[in-house]
Amino acid sequence: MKVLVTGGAGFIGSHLVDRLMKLGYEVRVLDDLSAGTLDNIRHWLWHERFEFMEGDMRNREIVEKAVKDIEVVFHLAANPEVRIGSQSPELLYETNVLITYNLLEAVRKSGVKYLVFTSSSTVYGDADLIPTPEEYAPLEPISVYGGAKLAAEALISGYAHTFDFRALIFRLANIIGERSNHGVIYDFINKLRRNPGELEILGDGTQRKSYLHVSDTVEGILHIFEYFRKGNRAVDFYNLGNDDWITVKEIAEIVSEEMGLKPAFRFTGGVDGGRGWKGDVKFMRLSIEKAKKTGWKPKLNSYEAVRRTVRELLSSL
Ligand SMILES: O=c1ccn([C@@H]2O[C@H](COP(=O)(O)OP(=O)(O)O[C@H]3O[C@H](CO)[C@H](O)[C@H](O)[C@H]3O)[C@@H](O)[C@H]2O)c(=O)[nH]1
Repeated sequence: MKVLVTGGAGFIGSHLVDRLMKLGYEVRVLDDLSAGTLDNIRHWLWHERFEFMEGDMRNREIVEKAVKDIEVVFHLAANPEVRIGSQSPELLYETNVLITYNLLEAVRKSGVKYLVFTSSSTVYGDADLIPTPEEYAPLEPISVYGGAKLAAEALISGYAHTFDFRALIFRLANIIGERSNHGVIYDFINKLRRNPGELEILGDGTQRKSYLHVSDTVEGILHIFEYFRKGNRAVDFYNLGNDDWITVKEIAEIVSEEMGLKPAFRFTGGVDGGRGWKGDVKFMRLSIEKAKKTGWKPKLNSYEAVRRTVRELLSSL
């Protein structure tokens, strides 16, 4: 079976590629190398079952070429940054919504049977029900990023019901681990390397979220995909996260401890009641009961995933 992984040179994508290759699939990766790097997939480049296509999914022709002869598409290509600043709304729209539309147009004209999409917990916005289940409503994202993910989900659902393919949508908590090159742990390590005496923490440090290690994430995606294939739903949604959660201040403590440092913490105070930035969801923990009913469960809790990630990132420096 031939599968396409968009964003397969990226953080989560490359770990998914590792697993798919080990399972014996024929794997094609489409990546523009904007956030991902060839280093993440270098070990597969000359493998006979592996094919790399460098290309920007805003270009329809490239996407059409990429889905040729493909049975399953894992759509992970995305701009992962929630923080507006370096990312303009237009860029977020193009790299999350437009590329998904281009993919769907290519998929409906091809023989693709399954589309697996990595959406995000940010579609729930400031949910007043925690842990938040998949059926939580109304979905009211508070960031442009979350809005773009929700728009992509909606397009996928509409296309899958209209055209002849099935779609599986994952709403991911904060995914961390080796090869991640953005996010709170990565930022803290870099800030401490620049200044071991003081650590700037965005917001008030009480932001509390659920973190899932990338190894548990990839296992969840593939396990639930097999479960979904045996069923008959055209579209289904699964949260992937952890049963526990951890504050940004606790993450700062673990990073400092693992680096053997005792920095002074300087909180910026943040915006809108201690958020790191406008649109930062302050409290996020997803209900993972639906995923667990399929037989999957995380091996590492949020604290263990954070500690493991710090060690992995430090050893790769
Ligand atoms: O230098 C920093 C960086 C982050 N934070 C804080 O740490 C928390 C986590 O921030 P990250 O940047 O690690 O992650 P986000 O919650 O913004 O987003 C991540 O998780 C989301 C899903 O939950 C998305 O899918 C997204 O792509 C992914 O990056 C935030 O509350 C933020 O305010 C800091 O205090 N200092």
